[in-house]
Amino acid sequence: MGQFAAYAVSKIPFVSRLVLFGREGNEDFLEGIKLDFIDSFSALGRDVKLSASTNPGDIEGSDVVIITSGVPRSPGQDRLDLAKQNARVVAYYSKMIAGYAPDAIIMVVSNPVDVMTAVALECSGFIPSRVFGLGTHLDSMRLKSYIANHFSVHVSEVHTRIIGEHGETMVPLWSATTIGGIQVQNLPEFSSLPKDEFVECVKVAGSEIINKCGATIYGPGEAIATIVRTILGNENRILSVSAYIRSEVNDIGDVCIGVPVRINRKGVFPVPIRISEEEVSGFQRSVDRIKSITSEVLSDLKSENAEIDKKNNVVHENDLLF
Ligand SMILES: NC(=O)C1=CN([C@@H]2O[C@H](COP(=O)(O)OP(=O)(O)OC[C@H]3O[C@@H](n4cnc5c(N)ncnc54)[C@H](O)[C@@H]3O)[C@@H](O)[C@H]2O)C=CC1
Ligand SMILES: O=C([O-])CC(=O)C(=O)O
Repeated sequence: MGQFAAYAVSKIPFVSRLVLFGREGNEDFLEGIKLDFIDSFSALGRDVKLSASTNPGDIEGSDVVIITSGVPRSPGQDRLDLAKQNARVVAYYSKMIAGYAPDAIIMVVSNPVDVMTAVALECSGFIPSRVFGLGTHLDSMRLKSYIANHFSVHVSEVHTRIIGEHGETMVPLWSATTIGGIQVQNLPEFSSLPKDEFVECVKVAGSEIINKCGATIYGPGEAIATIVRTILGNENRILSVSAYIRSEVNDIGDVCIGVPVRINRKGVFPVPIRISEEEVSGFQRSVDRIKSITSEVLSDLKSENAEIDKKNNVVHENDLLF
């Protein structure tokens, strides 16, 4: 998925420099991807300064760094099952980014993305507006396509939003869903819209694709590129990503979770909202679930690092990666 995401990002007109960064041992693989990208740029008439690297120094000066490293889930696994394993990877790279690209904005994709966003925030030491995760943006895009298909309208006529966990407890905001600018509840067809079925389909969309072809690639890749374009183009679009909220959703907060944010070159800024009672109770459930796993993961990371420090008096790359 990281490979396709990089390709989708490389096609954004604002992108003039791109570093394909990977871990040591992958030099040939990265160089091969780079050469293939260059062939395609020639065909497209694109002029992007491209490098393939395993040297952290090469990310210096980056505006945006996207973390896609980590294990994906296997059929039958929940995204949350990956938390402990991927936390170490995301922690390591977040510290690396803070050291080499201290002015960057970090986008986390690795799952479970809400928990990994909190890990990146903690380990980079960046301010919350400069660390976010792909969150429920992809889920919102999935729901949008089901609704557009149901009403036989172009996807651009549908605006909708899912907030909360990128996972089982996600919350659709029907109150924020419009078709051609008309609130969906005001359409006569609303009562027959298979809402629960749609939300169930969004929840299982990732696992269905993984079961059938091994990985989700094009959906997340394009979703990532949309967000990068929004940042670099300073577009101030409002998209649903995983961000740290203090109390922006009905006074609920102190967690990284999918919420509507305004996105521009400075980063992501949660939009304070008030949602219905039913939506609040769903969102609270999502927040409770993410908060409890986040605090477990962060406390494990802290004690592991303290152990490593005690043993070696220094943190080695391999201790954190494997
Ligand atoms: N938030 C979202 O909507 C989505 C999240 N994901 C997540 O992104 C992650 C990557 O997924 P895929 O690209 O499908 O997996 P993949 O297996 O194709 O790629 C994972 C990459 O991470 C690297 N990696 C694995 N362990 C590492 C370690 N210990 N240290 C450094 N690098 C390591 C691998 O070398 C590989 O390049 C997974 O956690 C997956 O669940 C994937 C799709 C969508
Ligand atoms: O389902 C997965 O594991 C990958 C992912 O997050 C998605 O495509 O939504």
